[in-house]
Amino acid sequence: MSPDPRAPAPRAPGGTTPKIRIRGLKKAFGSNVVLDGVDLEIAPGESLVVIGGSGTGKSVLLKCILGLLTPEAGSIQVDGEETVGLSEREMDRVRRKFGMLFQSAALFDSLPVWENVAFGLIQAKEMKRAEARKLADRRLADVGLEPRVGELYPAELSGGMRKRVGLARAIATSPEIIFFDEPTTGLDPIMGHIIDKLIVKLTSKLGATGLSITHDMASARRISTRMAMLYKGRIVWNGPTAEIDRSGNPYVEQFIHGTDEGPIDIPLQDHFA
Ligand SMILES: Nc1ncnc2c1ncn2[C@@H]1O[C@H](COP(=O)(O)OP(=O)(O)OP(=O)(O)O)[C@@H](O)[C@H]1O
Repeated sequence: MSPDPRAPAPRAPGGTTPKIRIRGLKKAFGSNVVLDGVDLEIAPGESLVVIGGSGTGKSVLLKCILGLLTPEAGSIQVDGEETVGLSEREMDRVRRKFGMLFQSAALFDSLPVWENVAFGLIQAKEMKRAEARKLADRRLADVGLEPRVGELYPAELSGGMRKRVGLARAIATSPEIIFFDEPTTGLDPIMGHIIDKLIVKLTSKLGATGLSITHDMASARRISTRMAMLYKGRIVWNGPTAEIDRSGNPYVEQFIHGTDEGPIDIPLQDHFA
């Protein structure tokens, strides 16, 4: 008999419940089957990066975990609690455990930087504005920005500063789990490196669990303790970052070397030979 995907999370050898546990996750849009039975587990304090080519479903996976998309089948547990099928209100409670750095930093252009950082504190935690301002300034300092930057508007910031502000906002509520969506996209290699270092430092300072999606391998190596590769709707390899170069998995090898020769199907329109 196959195991019930909705069964309570098994205890890992150390006795800890996985922070996130995904079993048999399926998501399709019409005939486009994007996730076709994803199994994945993230232990507390771990930093997992999901790698995979464009359009393999990394963002869809993240959106399913955040409860922004409803899967057709499968289970997603957060701290052992099943979240598939929760009401919007119950899901809001679970979402309070999450912080998120979006690809575009997704700042509110009409709000000054400090209010962007303090948004979750004022809205979700109902913190008084003066107190939230002080905390926002501390978070800005954490990401290397002076308090005066708090008075600026997002349009006045460079791409690197926007990412820092996005990171300050992602950690403002001291979340237990932080999602990083393509954290280095659009940054020069040096700024990308700086953001990666901040991600590692701040996630560890909070004792948070990290889940990132990226196709930037240099960044993935820097920020992860473990990597999982998504291909054709499934996790085809999952292991410690230190072992990625000797995975012995042909999909991983092709992906990390960035060659067009190997088992990975490349959509026809991407070939212009
Ligand atoms: N809301 C949606 N409606 C219909 N199709 C969608 C929707 N969201 C995603 N898709 C499809 O799901 C597939 C996976 O998309 P997704 O954005 O998750 O890929 P990705 O791995 O994050 O890619 P990239 O690295 O390029 O951002 C694509 O074929 C996309 O067209």
